[in-house]
Amino acid sequence: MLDNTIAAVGPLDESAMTAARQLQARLTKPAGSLGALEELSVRLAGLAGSCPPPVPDRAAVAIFAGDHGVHAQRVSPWPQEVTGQMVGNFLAGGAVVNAFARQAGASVTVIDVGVATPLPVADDHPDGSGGPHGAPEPVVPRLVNAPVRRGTRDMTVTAAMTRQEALAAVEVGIGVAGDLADAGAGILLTGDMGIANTTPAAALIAAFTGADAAEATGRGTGVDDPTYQHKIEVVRAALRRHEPDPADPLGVLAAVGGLEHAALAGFVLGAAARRVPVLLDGVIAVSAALAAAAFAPDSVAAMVAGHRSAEPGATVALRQLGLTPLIDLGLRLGEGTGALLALPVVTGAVRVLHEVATFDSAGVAEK
Ligand SMILES: Cc1cc2ncn([C@H]3O[C@H](COP(=O)(O)O)[C@@H](O)[C@H]3O)c2cc1C
Ligand SMILES: O=C(O)c1cccnc1
Repeated sequence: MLDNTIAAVGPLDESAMTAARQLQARLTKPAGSLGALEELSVRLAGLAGSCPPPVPDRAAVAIFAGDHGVHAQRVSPWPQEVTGQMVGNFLAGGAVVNAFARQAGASVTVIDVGVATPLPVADDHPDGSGGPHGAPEPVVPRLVNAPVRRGTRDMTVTAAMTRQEALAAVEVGIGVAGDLADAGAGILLTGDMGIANTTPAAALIAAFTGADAAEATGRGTGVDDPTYQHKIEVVRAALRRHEPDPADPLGVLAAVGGLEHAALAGFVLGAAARRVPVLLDGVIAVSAALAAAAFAPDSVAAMVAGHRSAEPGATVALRQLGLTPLIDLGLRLGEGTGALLALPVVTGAVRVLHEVATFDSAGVAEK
């Protein structure tokens, strides 16, 4: 499945991109006045192979949840049970990601790829008639049970996963992207939940970019100075132990990744293979995107960076991917929140190609 998906990832369609550039030049606005949105619209035309490309409607956020053996090294101030408890919160519609998904009209799918504790999924799961405060729920949050193992192993002691486990997690992500695309999603958004998951994200970013552990590591949920220094040493120790080879992305994911990182890498590849744009959230998403790019360099063409996470590693990863984030609000939450906030920017970029009049059609004089 992974090999077939990688083989299906192809380059942008140059003729659709040329058509989009020519159309942009005829629209009733000064050339270039929509800044980054213009090049984004051209790229999405190239991805779809048509001009204009379809408006990216029926947005779907997929929140991959997993736990981390490296949590035992005290790299996060939060107890591991919070991962499963937040999955319960996502399904009840009470998390920040749910509020933003309702605002954006996006569906929410939560995928358990390896939560360590039993999920507190309520019997009175909402029926779609309303969110927690009477807000409309466009689609009831859905749970997909696909645990590969109940949390990774501690990467400072041994590989976080076997190659088989990492591959299984990647294939869960590919499958979710395919299912959402089959259900009509015009754009896929990445989400994550996993206490301690900024530590493997930092290790992945260091492994794929060659950045020093200190550059790739951030404070995550907000660790204090001594814990931050310790977290950098934990990332450094894991890299020293495994010496992951960036040319072997499955090996890197297995050694120092997480189940949700591996699944997100597959999700990005699955979107790219289906030529559906994938809107990346924060540091966990971009660390997984580096793995996707290592598997299939052309997959970067399908990626849109939703925002610049406050985590320093996100900027290191975005630079390597050659992606400029759409918004920069100092967010450091994850869940898919930054991607959801950026969604109207992406939709707007495409809507322009569908709806804006040309100088000819509107009878507006040119300069
Ligand atoms: C209540 C709560 C909700 C969250 N939603 C996302 N995260 C984010 O924080 C975690 C990563 O940070 P670290 O590596 O420092 O543990 C991940 O679960 C991520 O999704 C949350 C964290 C907490 C505590
Ligand atoms: O950028 C993110 O996605 C992020 C940052 C801090 C904690 N959790 C997630």
